[in-house]
Amino acid sequence: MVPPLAVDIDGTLSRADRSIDSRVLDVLREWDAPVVVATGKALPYPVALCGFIGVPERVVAENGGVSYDRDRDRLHFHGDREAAQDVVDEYVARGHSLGWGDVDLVNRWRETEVAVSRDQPLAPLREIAEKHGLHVVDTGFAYHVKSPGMHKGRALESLVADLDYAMGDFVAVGDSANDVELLEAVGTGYAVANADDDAKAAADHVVAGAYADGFLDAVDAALAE
Ligand SMILES: O=C(O)COP(=O)(O)O
Ligand SMILES: [Mg+2]
Repeated sequence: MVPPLAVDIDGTLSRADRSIDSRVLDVLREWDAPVVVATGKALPYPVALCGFIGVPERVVAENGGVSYDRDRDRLHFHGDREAAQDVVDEYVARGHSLGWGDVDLVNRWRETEVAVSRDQPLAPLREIAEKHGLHVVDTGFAYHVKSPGMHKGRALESLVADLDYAMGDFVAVGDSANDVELLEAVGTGYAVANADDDAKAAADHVVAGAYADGFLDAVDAALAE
């Protein structure tokens, strides 16, 4: 039986430069069970990716802040942007910047957290977030200011509640700290070879391949189980 699949985007379906490796598109399109795209990106990105791939729009966005299932007509929010905004407002007041330029499309459609460029200093961001009771997760592509209880694992649960599957039926593939709870929550978690130490520790298996090679290794292994 083909297991339902939850998959991260950046670092897992993408190359290091965030471009999607085209080999993954048909694998996802032909996957014979539900696919959930689970990402730190804002909602429009995974929704568009599902549309372009040709799979039902069933996504976790913003590191678990938002979940959406088009077939079930369900949109859930699991986080609070205002709390994260207070943190970055204080960060900017201290003379730092979010690092995305004046036209910030990274945060424009973001509803439950705020992302800061990794070329900005992390230590003061963490310090301010902690003071506000929030967390900063480093995805390897951005720093995300979010509430500690908001993660991809919890958001996947909100989608799975409407499917004829259990969390333990799912296979997940990811590469970074924002995938930890997802990798732990599913039946079998795979980390790609480029994954950070947190994701590798949370996964049941670390595959040999990096980036999309690793995703393809993981789905081969999942189908062989
Ligand atoms: O947007 C990010 O920072 C990371 O995105 P990802 O969860 O798809 O890897
Ligand atoms: Mg990733």
